[in-house]
Order: sequence, then C-alpha cells, then structure tokens
Amino acid sequence: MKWEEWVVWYNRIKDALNYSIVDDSSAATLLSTLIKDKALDLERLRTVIEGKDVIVFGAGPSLLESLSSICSSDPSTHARIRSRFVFIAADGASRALIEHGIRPDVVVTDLDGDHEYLLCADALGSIMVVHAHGDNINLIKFLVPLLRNIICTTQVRPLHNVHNFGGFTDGDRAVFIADAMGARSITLAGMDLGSVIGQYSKPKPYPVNSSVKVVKMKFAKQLLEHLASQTNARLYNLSPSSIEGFTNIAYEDLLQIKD
Ligand SMILES: Nc1ncnc2c1ncn2[C@@H]1O[C@H](COP(=O)(O)OP(=O)(O)OP(=O)(O)O)[C@@H](O)[C@H]1O
Ligand SMILES: Nc1nc2c(c(=O)[nH]1)N=C(CO)CN2
Ligand SMILES: [Mg+2]
Repeated sequence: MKWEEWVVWYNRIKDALNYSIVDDSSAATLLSTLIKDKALDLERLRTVIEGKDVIVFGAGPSLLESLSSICSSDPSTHARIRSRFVFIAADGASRALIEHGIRPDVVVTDLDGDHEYLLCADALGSIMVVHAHGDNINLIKFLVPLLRNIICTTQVRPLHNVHNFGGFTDGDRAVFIADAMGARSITLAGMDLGSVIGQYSKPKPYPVNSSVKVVKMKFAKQLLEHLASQTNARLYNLSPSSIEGFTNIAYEDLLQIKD
C-alpha cells in the first residue's frame, strides 16, 4: 500500500485508539538509529516470498487446529506442504509453530510475543520483521540488539532503513508484507479475528478479551478486505472467519491451490 493511501488508514486507527504520531515517529527513529546498516536487505525477504504460496499464521483460536492438521499429515503430504508454502508467523503464533517443531520462514512482530520464542526463531534463521510503534519503545531497546536477521517496519512515514508496507496488527501487516513482496497466493491460518483472543496472543497489559483488542481485530479485518480488492495474489482462509475476498478452504484443499 502506498504511503498516501496508508496515512488515511493510519489517522483513522490513531484517532480510534488514541495513539501519538510523535511517539510512533520517535519509535521509528529509535529503531532506525539502533539498526543502522545491520538490517537485512529487502531483497532477502523478496527472494523468500516472490512468486511463492504463503501461509500467514495468526494467534487466533483456530491456529492449533491448522498446525495439528499440518503436523498429523502423512510425511509426504507434510513435506509437500513445507516445501511449497512459505510460513509467516504473526508474533505470538511463532511460539505455536516452534512448539510444533516448525521453523517460521518469517516472523512479523511488534515484539510483544513470547520473547524466548522470538529469539529462538531468530536463532533458527527466521527473518524477523520488527515493527516500531509508540507503545513498544522499551521492547525495541531490549530486544533489537539481540536479533540478527532483522528487517524493520513503521506505521508512520518510512525511513531509509525502516519500511512501511501498510497493515496494522501483526497478522494483517504480515499479509501486506507478503503481497508487497510478490506472493503468488496468501492463505490465512489462525486469523480468526473476532472477539475471542487466542491463547498464543501473549497476555498484554489488558485483559485478553478487552475492547482495545476487539477494535484492533476490526481494523485488521477492514484492512484485509481492502487489500483483497486490490491485490493480484490468490487469497484463501483456513480460519473459520469470513473475510471478504478470501476464499474459505479446508486444510485438505491446501495442496489443490492452483497458481
Ligand atoms: N482471535 C485472535 N486472537 C489473537 N490474535 C489473532 C486473532 N485473530 C487474528 N489474530 C492475529 O494474530 C496476531 C497475533 O499477534 P499478537 O498477539 O502479537 O497481536 P498484536 O498484533 O501484537 O496485537 P496486540 O498489540 O494486541 O498484541 C495478531 O496481530 C492478529 O492479526
Ligand atoms: N502505537 C501503537 N501502535 C500499534 C500498537 C500499539 O499497541 N500501539 N499495536 C499494534 C498491534 O500489532 C500495531 N500498532
Ligand atoms: Mg504483537
């Protein structure tokens, strides 16, 4: 999504959730300064995703069912899925993948997922797409120096080494990133959205089913439906949620996705 289009969404989200553009911008500048030229070249991410079929794993209640289906498949099916699809984990979902013995190819995070599993994913070689905002400045200071395979994003105006592909929550931002990197198809798993917050969405400083989280999920759904109206990528959804433009499919259909 181009900046001119994204800034309209950003202002809507900022106003609804009372975010500070000053704090969001300070976080981006901090991340840019911390990372200097340590960030991975964007071509590294494009090489992983361009022309490929991607699964974006969110931390919703249906995540475990999708992972169990993948892991309980016969070995040849499991191997075919693993070789054909790029696995992108949205923050807290990275813990579920690693617990199931699956290394995410990419993790999209604002660093409020389980730190042990974020650091583990980085150590396993996952590309860590780290998002800066006004409410994770301390997490940036603590975790970014510990990460090796890092690409940076912001939700305000991009900098030379901090990108803005659009998207708001880790899950929908992951879809925007996959689309920007030229994914052939994007399938959602664990992207239930709605008001029931999945167990892998690490407890934040608010009760799990808070109104804030529900507002975030609403914006995520609106953004995904907007992306669906613009992208050339084929869009599918293993989650039970209904997201306009994403075709609901059963796990058994996953390998039937045509290019
Ligand atoms: N029902 C759900 N519960 C939790 N996460 C969900 C759900 N449906 C979709 N997701 C996706 O999984 C991602 C999990 O990441 P994470 O728990 O870190 O949330 P987040 O984006 O950082 O939001 P928050 O700031 O509230 O933590 C979310 O960004 C969201 O897009
Ligand atoms: N300022 C601010 N921005 C965000 C926040 C948040 O809590 N505060 N949470 C997000 C979810 O990934 C994305 N962006
Ligand atoms: Mg997060």
